[in-house]
Amino acid sequence: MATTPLKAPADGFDSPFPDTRFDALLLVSFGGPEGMDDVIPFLENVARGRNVPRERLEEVARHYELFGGVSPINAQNRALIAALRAELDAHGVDLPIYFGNRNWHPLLPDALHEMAADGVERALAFFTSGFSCYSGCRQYRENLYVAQQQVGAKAPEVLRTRMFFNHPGWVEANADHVRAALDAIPAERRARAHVAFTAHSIPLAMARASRYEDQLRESARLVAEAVDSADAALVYQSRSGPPHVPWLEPDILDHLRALAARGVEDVVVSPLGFVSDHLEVLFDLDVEAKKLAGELGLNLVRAPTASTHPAFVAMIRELIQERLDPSREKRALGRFAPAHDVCPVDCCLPGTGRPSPWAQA
Ligand SMILES: CC1=C(CCC(=O)O)c2cc3nc(cc4[nH]c(cc5[nH]c(cc1n2)c(C)c5CCC(=O)O)c(CCC(=O)O)c4C)C(CCC(=O)O)=C3C
Ligand SMILES: [Fe+2]
Repeated sequence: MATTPLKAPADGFDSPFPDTRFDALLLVSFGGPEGMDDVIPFLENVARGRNVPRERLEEVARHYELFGGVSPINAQNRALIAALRAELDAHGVDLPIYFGNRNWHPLLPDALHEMAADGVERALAFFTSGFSCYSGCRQYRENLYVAQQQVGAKAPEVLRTRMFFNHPGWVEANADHVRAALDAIPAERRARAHVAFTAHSIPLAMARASRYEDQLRESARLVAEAVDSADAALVYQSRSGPPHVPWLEPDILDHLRALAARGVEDVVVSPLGFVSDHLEVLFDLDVEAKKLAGELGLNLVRAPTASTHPAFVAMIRELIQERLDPSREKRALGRFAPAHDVCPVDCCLPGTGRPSPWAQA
C-alpha cells in the first residue's frame, strides 16, 4: 500500500497555501544527550537504519561520557533561538519559533504536535546545516515527513530555508572567528599560518549524490579569501562506518601530520562544516587533534563555529525574510547562485540505493 502524504513534505509541492504564508519558524537540528542515561538511547536513535558498527557506537559513547554525558548542542540551539528571537523582534518579524530534533528531545514529532495544537498550519524550517547532503538535507526532510505522519491531518506543512554555505553572513561570521584565531598566533609567524577548514566526513557514495564537497570547497574558499589566507585546505573529521567503505578524505589527523612534515608551525582549525561547537567539535578537534598537534610540535588554534555570531543570526533572519517577501534580494557570494528553496525530487539521495521512507510500500 502506498502511503499518501497527509501534508506536503518539506519540498512544498501541492500546497494549499500561498508561497509567502508562514505561521511559524521551526529550528530543526541533530539533538544530543543531556545526561549519562541519555547517551546510549541517543546513539541508538542516531544509528537506527544506518550503517554504524556497534564498536563505533561504544567508542563514541565514551566520547560523550568524557563530558558527563552532556552534549552542548541543545543548549547551543536554545541560545541560537534566543538570539534569533531578539533579531526577529528587532526587525518586526513576529513568527513564533519552535524547536525539534532528529535524535533527541525535543523531538520533531513533539514539536509538530505542539505546533498543531497552537494552530500552526504552515511553517518554515531552518536546518542547522548549511551544506547539502543526505544527512544535512534529505534526512531532515524525511524526519519531518515521518513526524507529520505521526501527528496526522492537523500536522503543519513545513518548507525549508535554503542552504547557506555562500551567504555573506555565514562567510562573515566564520571569517571573523578565523581572523581572531589568526590573531592569537605570534605576529612574526602569522602570515605563514595554515588554515584547515573541517567538515563531517560522509561516505563517498553519499557525497557523490549531492553538492556537499562543491559547497564546502566554495565556502572554505570564500572564508580563506576574506581573511587573506595564502595557505588553506578543506579536510574532514568524525569518520565512522566500516573501514572498507570509502569516506571523504583527508582526515584532519592525517592532515596535521602532513603539515608538520612540511614544516608548518601554526595551524588554525575552523570547523566550517558545523554551526555550533557541539561534541564532535569538542572531542575530535579540541581533544584528539589538539593532542596530536602537541605531539607533532604544531601550534593549533581552534576557531569557534558561527554559533550566535550576530552576522549568522542576521543571516537566518534574512533567509526568513526572503521567503516572506520574494522581492527581497537573495544574497550570495562567489561562483554559485543562491541554493534552491524547494529541493528537487532527487536532491541529496543517500547514495546507497536504500529506498526513502517516502517511497516505501
Ligand atoms: C554531514 C553530517 C553532519 C553535519 C550536518 C548536520 O548537522 O546534520 C553531522 C552532524 C552531527 N553528527 C553528530 C553526531 C553523530 N553523527 C554520527 C554519525 C554520522 N554523521 C554523519 C554525517 C553528519 N553528521 C554520517 C554520514 C554518520 C554515519 C551514520 C549515518 O550514515 O547517519 C554519530 C554516530 C556515531 C558515529 O558514527 O560517529 C554521531 C553520534 C552531531 C551531534 C554532536 C553532539 O552530540 O553534540 C552532529 C551535529
Ligand atoms: Fe536538498
